[in-house]
Amino acid sequence: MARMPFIKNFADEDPLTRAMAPPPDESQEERNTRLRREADAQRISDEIDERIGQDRAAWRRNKSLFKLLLLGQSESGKSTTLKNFQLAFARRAWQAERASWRAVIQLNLIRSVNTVLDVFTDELARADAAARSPSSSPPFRPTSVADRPALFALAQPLVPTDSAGSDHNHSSTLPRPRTQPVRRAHSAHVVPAASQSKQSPPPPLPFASKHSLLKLRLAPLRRVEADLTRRLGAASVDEQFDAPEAATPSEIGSASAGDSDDLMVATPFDVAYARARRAPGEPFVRAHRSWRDSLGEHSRGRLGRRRGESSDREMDTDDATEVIASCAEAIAELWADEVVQEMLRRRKMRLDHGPGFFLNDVGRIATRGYEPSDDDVVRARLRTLGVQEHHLVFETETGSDIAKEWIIYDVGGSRTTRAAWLPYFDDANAILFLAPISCFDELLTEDHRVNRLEDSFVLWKAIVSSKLLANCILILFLNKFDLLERKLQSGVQVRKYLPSFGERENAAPVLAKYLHHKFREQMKELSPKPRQFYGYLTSAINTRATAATLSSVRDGIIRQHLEKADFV
Ligand SMILES: Nc1nc2c(ncn2[C@@H]2O[C@H](COP(=O)(O)OP(=O)(O)OP(=O)(O)O)[C@@H](O)[C@H]2O)c(=O)[nH]1
Ligand SMILES: [Mg+2]
Repeated sequence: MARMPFIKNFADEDPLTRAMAPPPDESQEERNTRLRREADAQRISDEIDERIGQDRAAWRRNKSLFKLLLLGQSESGKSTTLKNFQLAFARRAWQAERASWRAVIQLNLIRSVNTVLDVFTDELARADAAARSPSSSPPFRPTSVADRPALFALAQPLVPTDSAGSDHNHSSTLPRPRTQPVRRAHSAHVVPAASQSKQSPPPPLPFASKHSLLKLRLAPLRRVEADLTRRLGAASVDEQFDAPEAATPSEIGSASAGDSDDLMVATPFDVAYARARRAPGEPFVRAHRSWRDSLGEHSRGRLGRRRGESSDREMDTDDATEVIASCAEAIAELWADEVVQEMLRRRKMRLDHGPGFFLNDVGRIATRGYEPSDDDVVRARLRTLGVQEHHLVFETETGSDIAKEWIIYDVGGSRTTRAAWLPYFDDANAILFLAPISCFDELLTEDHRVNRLEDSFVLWKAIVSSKLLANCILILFLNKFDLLERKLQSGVQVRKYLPSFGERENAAPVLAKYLHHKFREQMKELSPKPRQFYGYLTSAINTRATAATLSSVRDGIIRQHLEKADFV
């Protein structure tokens, strides 16, 4: 092996050079290895530099991109509006994502089936007990039903006060002022049988053996529900009031876990509130893992497991589809059954008014080759955890630079996740606020003491009065107009829940106009600077109408943004 000559020069005096110099007796082979190692190290270092450069460029680009924040309480329709944005302006990206919604829609469908089965089981138990001891029918205890995620919690009507029927004392307040006694919510979407009527009880429901058989045929869906829930993660489980989920630090920014009571305020993103609670230097987490990550991780976990390793093996997506498809007929029979429908009517359960309702589409969805349609994805329900950042690259040319790419932030709207909103206020250019107007008679899922309309209104007031958002363009969507129409047509009286509505006609357009006026007045009164009011009446599941609204919203935003830029 030839030895390289070792040449000593004055650089040998420098300790750094000495430390980095090759060994004096380095062989040719050792030299080659060293040079290869150094080249590898250089390549890695260059890659890191390039990545840092790209990150910096992305950060600079993001900083100059237009940022839209979707705000509003949980189930107000923020994610649905985001889907409408993607559907209207970024169809290719939308189509690429559509298939991943299949598991969510399947879970939504199965939840409805299992909810019906829970009520059914409860009814059978009651009928059994009544048959054994006809004189003392047991009190209604919908334990298993109450444990299920709520579709919506119903508020008790307000007891009319002296001012009921007159609007005079309620010019700026919407539902119940906070000082009024707390109204009890009924569990989930169920009205206790005992409270439904003071008249003689209706005849018992004529259940037959075919109903018990149906229950048996549908039993495998329990496991599918548990498995899909596990696979989709926390986003697929609604918060419960009775056992509020302790928010984790990654979900709610700086707030610590276990402080859920403290977080049960409408506006924990308030600057003063956040400052008081936030330890110096403690960072907010700016984004939460998406449910798609857990879906991917889960399948990786499954693939990593050895075949037959556990008898309690989790189902894969195809197993779940197979079970659902094999239950399709039984699901359709259950939903079409007259007795079951009467049972739901007696319990005042309006499953079809709740989110993620797919029982009318069983024939299409409970099949082996099911592919979600655009409408299915828009109607699917999965709650947002934390704050999700979405890049919307407009596929249609609009002629304006700011309308090429936007960042849209979709936030979790429940009270326990609102603390995470604040860091996004700094550089938001526009806020689209969603207020569902069909929910004047409902209570928050996460806090059954609070009327949903009241919560929306309190949130709106905090947003419009925020100094941090004083330069932000504000747009209001009075959403779920379709549900409002259906609700009022079914006979629900607005003034029972909203005395300030007075003797106005009990019609959806009248209530919409009334609320539009209230929201606008609050903005005029509370905005730190005068700003224009943009209020729209929307039904976000109507994609065609929403696309038209979003086009005009986008044009309005661009115009206002450019005007502001000119002004500055
Ligand atoms: N009928 C009807 N349903 C709607 C409308 N807007 C949204 N929904 C449904 O309501 C459910 C909840 O909507 P989301 O968009 O998930 O609500 P969100 O505001 O993102 O809720 P969080 O993520 O919990 O904050 C979904 O199943 C939607 O399909 C509407 O205008 N009409
Ligand atoms: Mg959402």
